[in-house]
Amino acid sequence: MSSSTHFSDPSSFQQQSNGFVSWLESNPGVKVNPKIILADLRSTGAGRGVVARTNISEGEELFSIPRSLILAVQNSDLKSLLPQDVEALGPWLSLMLVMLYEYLRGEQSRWAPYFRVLPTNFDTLMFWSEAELNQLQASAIVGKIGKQGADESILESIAPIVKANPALFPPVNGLTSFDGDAGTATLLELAHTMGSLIMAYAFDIEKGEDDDDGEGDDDNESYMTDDEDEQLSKGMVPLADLLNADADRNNARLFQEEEFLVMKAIKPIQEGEEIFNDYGEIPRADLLRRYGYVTDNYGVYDVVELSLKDICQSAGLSNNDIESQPRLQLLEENDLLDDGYVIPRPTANATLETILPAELVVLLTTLTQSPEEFEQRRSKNKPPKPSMDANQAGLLYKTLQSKQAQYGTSLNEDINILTGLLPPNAPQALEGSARRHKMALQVRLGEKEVLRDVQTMLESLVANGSLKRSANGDDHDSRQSKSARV
Ligand SMILES: C[S@@+](CC[C@H](N)C(=O)[O-])C[C@H]1O[C@@H](n2cnc3c(N)ncnc32)[C@H](O)[C@@H]1O
Repeated sequence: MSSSTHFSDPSSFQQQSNGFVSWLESNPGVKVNPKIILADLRSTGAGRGVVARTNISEGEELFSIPRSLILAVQNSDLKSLLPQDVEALGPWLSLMLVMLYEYLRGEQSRWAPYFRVLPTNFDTLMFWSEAELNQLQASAIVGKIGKQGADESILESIAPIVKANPALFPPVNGLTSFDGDAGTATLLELAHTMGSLIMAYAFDIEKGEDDDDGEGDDDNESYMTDDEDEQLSKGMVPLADLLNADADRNNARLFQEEEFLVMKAIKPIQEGEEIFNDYGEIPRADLLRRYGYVTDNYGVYDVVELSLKDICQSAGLSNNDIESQPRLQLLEENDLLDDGYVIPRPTANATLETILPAELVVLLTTLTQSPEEFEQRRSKNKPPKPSMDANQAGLLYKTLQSKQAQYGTSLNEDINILTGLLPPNAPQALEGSARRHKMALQVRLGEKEVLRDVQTMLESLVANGSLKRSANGDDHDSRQSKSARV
């Protein structure tokens, strides 16, 4: 959610919106349907958003942006002003460098009115203090922020270019250069601002081929750790990125055509309704990491992640070092070992078979085999057949309990804290640390609910007697309890 505090000059918010729309419409080729309006949604904590002024039909074009107007490497002069190949930096860093260049050009940049409507402060996890991150307790998301890696990439790839070209990247904040501690700190801060904008606003831009749709929402950990094989270039698409997102009310999509990117209604939209993009089925922890807000309707996508370390510990292994643990080695050699195992929130009809990842069941099976069974498998370099009998269920249950204990507070305690944060007449849009605290609570609560629900499923399986303790780990009578996901 974006509140006033996220924008550099909240007092001229409307003026900046108007300036942006005038600039946008003055660009040749831009078409904006008069049925939509760029709205001020700060009172609901959603910053700017696009709203329907009158009813809109399904399939109707909402706006169309020429590819040449996308803030992207291909459209900036920077690539011809530097000796090096900017694109070779990869999609994240090349766009970051271009955005730094265009931002530092100030009014001279073609995209100056666009920069004025983009936020300068973020609630994405990259910017949380240690105390704020502690509120996420044992959530695996804390290990996926990637701040240190991002700092290193910026210092290694962006800083040398910026420092070597002061005429293209003039220092700001009264600094005489981006050298020295103060200069480096300022550059890092600016680069993180651009990185955060890319993470929450940019689209993956397909090459000018017809017809493919494309929300720019590849889902990767941290920023700058994209799936490098995809290598789609990234771009900031004015107006398209001022749509907010909603898990249930998504009603528009960006279609990437040869010359234009076209936002179309994918459902009939009523007068006064907000127009929403879609971020896909992402857990609230990821929503917070990438976009800096959470809403309850993404709660259905919440997950809990169990680390290999925790599972090994619950199994009584002294460590999870592959070299010294033959059982892990066997899985590693068969490409079946992960650092973490994600369990989704069980839906009403879910079974353990449908929610437990296949690799997790193989790991549980491997760790609970008798030494003889394991030796047999190891001699053939074959992982065991995954099964989910009482031994594996017991190990999983123990791991879930130990994960729950790591959070520090119980589910019920969190429910009470959350209720206390929201006295009946309190404003919904909290600010600053209070807002972050509430979002962290929502995330960890969701994860604890997943833990509780999976434990309940395990308990009821045991209570139903459908889990049998098998001596050989290959109990053909307990078909019901076998994992079918392998
Ligand atoms: C693509 S931008 C959308 C435009 C943004 N509201 C603005 O004012 O610049 C994405 C950012 O908008 C906010 N956002 C998106 N969807 C939201 C929602 N449903 N509720 C509140 N904030 C939302 C988050 O801060 C997110 O990082």
